[in-house]
Amino acid sequence: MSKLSQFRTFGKKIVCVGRNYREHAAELGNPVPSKPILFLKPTSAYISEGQAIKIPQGCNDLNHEVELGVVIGSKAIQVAPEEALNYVGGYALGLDMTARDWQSEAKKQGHPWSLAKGFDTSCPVSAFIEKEKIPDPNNIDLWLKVNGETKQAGNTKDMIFSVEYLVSYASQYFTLEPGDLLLTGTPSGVSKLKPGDIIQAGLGNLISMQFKVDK
Ligand SMILES: O=C([O-])CC(=O)C(=O)O
Ligand SMILES: [Mg+2]
Repeated sequence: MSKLSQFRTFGKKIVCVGRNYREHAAELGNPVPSKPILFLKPTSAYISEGQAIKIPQGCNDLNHEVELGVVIGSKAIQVAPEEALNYVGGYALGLDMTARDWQSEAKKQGHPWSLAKGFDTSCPVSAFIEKEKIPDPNNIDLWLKVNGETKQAGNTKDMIFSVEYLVSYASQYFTLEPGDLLLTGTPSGVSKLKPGDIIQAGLGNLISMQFKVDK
């Protein structure tokens, strides 16, 4: 079994971090958080290259969010930040696809983001990236283009909370298990997609991936 299919088969949850980059918090008019904002996606949201991102029925503002994904390598329960990288098995590039109109409505009503963030196809991921290929996960470029035009170009050094801090923080509340994916938040530049759009995204010069947006 390849490492990638392992992470699909065994990954029991997708833990996501919201507003981990100042400029993205600002572009949506949100305050900078003083502690990580966590939410979950179901694993039914996963797709890989060759599958299309589907705009969910009734969504009028589907956005892309490119994010560094951390793949958990061993069971982590209440680990300290200094130890946290020992529990990381590798990385992946992920897209936190977001129904922004549904999320705005949920925010107004004080409702959860589950539908806005967890619909089918809302978690496109790259192949698994070996841990050794990213010696410093807190300093790597990530970018996203729509139809060839750059929309997001960031670096994980601008994250408010580091990978170590996030793994440690999440592990205080959720037992992190091998194959779980932690999406670390998106830099600025999110934008609205339409059917037929082609998304390309990459992590440093390690990996790139492409997804089509469909109705
Ligand atoms: O929807 C949002 O803006 C929160 C989020 O996922 C992010 O910052 O990556
Ligand atoms: Mg996100």
